[in-house]
Amino acid sequence: MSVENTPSTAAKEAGNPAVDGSELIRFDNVTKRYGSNVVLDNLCFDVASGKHVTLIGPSGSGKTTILRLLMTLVTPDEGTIKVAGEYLSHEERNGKLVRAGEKHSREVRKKIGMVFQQFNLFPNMKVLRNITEAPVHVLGLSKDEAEQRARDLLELVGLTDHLDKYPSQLSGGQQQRVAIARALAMRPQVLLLDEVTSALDPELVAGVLDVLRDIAHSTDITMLCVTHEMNFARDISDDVLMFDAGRVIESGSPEKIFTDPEHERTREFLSAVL
Ligand SMILES: Nc1ncnc2c1ncn2[C@@H]1O[C@H](COP(=O)(O)OP(=O)(O)OP(=O)(O)O)[C@@H](O)[C@H]1O
Repeated sequence: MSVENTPSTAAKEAGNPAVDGSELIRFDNVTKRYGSNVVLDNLCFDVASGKHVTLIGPSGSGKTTILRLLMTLVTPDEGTIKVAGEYLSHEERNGKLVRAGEKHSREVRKKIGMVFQQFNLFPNMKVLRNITEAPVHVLGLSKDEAEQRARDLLELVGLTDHLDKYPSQLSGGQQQRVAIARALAMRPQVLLLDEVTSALDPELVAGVLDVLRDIAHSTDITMLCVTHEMNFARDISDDVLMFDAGRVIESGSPEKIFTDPEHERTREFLSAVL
């Protein structure tokens, strides 16, 4: 399925481009402010199911805020977000759209997995248990089922020999690969990646990116990725969204964005990071 860059109606109205298709994620006129700082400005975009979309742009342009909104770590001041057709921070009650209760948000959030810059593993649990904990306690899988799933994922991320270790006994790259397995163990429809190699020593970056490339190319999971690794973005992305000051100023295929950007701000940004 190809990504079309025809803006959705809402996106046209807001002046923001969109990724169109059978949408799994939809931002409709989302505004997020911290005090007087408008971090996301009437943002509209869609991500089609199965697509890999990378968010690029200068520091402070709002990329991480988008992922945090999807994890319901923060809520929009205006606008709505839908995941797989369901409102995230809102719910419909008696035909009206109201702020969602925690139960509703938690259910929708089960469709989403996130890998953070700082791994965030449970330090007091061995690798296997780090991965089985949520499937057992949140999804209700039996211990055996969860362990089988964890073993399969540890093979995928190349850590079969390390399942009995504590996070502190692993390198940063290995810890991040455990974090990737842990996110996938919940079988999310969407995987959010927030600068997942930024905290790693340079020699450990390639191993983590190779695992993610493999996942991108061998599964049908939808990915939304914030990264400063432009070669990685070029390899895995169906579509790249260039952010500036809380708006998508340009979107398109990686070939288009990286070799023939239209916007002056995109050219400036890429010349600084490439
Ligand atoms: N909790 C918060 N309180 C106040 N301001 C915040 C908070 N979180 C983020 N911001 C501000 O929101 C803006 C966007 O931040 P965000 O982290 O989304 O940017 P980013 O594009 O991901 O940047 P970077 O590439 O540096 O991670 C920044 O100006 C930031 O200072």
